[in-house]
Amino acid sequence: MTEQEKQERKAERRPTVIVDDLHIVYRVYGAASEHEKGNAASALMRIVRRQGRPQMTEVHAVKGVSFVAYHGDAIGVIGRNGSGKSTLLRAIAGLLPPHSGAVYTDGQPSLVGVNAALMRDLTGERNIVLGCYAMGLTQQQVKEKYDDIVDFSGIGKFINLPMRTYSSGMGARLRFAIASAKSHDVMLIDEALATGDREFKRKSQKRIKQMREEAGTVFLVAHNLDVIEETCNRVIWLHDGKIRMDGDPHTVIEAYNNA
Ligand SMILES: Nc1ncnc2c1ncn2[C@@H]1O[C@H](COP(=O)(O)OP(=O)(O)OP(=O)(O)O)[C@@H](O)[C@H]1O
Repeated sequence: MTEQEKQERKAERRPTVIVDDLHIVYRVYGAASEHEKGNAASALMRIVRRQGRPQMTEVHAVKGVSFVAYHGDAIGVIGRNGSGKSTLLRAIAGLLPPHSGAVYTDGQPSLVGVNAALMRDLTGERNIVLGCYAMGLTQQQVKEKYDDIVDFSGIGKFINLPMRTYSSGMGARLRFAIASAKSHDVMLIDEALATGDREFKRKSQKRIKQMREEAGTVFLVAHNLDVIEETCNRVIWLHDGKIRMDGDPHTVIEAYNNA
């Protein structure tokens, strides 16, 4: 291997995301935990002391997760409902503060979720323009990308109607089309492909591949394991907020299916 190849290989394996013993705890106000509710005696004591019912409970959603992601990785995150997948993605995107531990990212992470904020009362067209500006594209770049985004979203003439008239699948397609118009250092996709039809899935898988080739890192949460196996080169299986397995898609998905 020449020195140049060695350098290139090293650059390829440049870490983009380091998650170090990450814990995420949600605080839910207005709900007492089972432990705090206590028994009749403690309820009586609260009355005597004129204290109200305890008002806060904690949900420990991510419990000590650690891994390193590299340039060019497409990582599928799988696990049962409530295992912490969306929480982990939101923490990597910087939207949730760690309770303890840390997330380090090289570049700006972008989260594309089914709940991404587009304006329901604006047309698809206005949302494309605003969404592109929000990602930092210039007016000229928006002009250049516009037709491509409309075409990719497959929304057709609905592009001139307000987004509240769109089905959930159409909304998800538009979000993905806008978000993927720009190459991202770290792109986090939360079930964005789940509502698309087969044709859209095929197109978006191709786009994810392209993004990997542009040396970004893609995280994909999906319940459809076929999509994960076809799109990703690595899979992290979360169980009850912890990593149960981290490895090549075929092996991890097989173990998950047999669990
Ligand atoms: N905003 C919140 N406030 C309190 N608890 C939350 C909140 N969001 C998620 N949780 C809890 O955190 C845990 C992990 O939830 P999360 O949504 O990350 O799981 P998930 O694996 O993405 O689930 P799903 O496959 O159903 O989307 C669950 O116990 C959930 O109840």
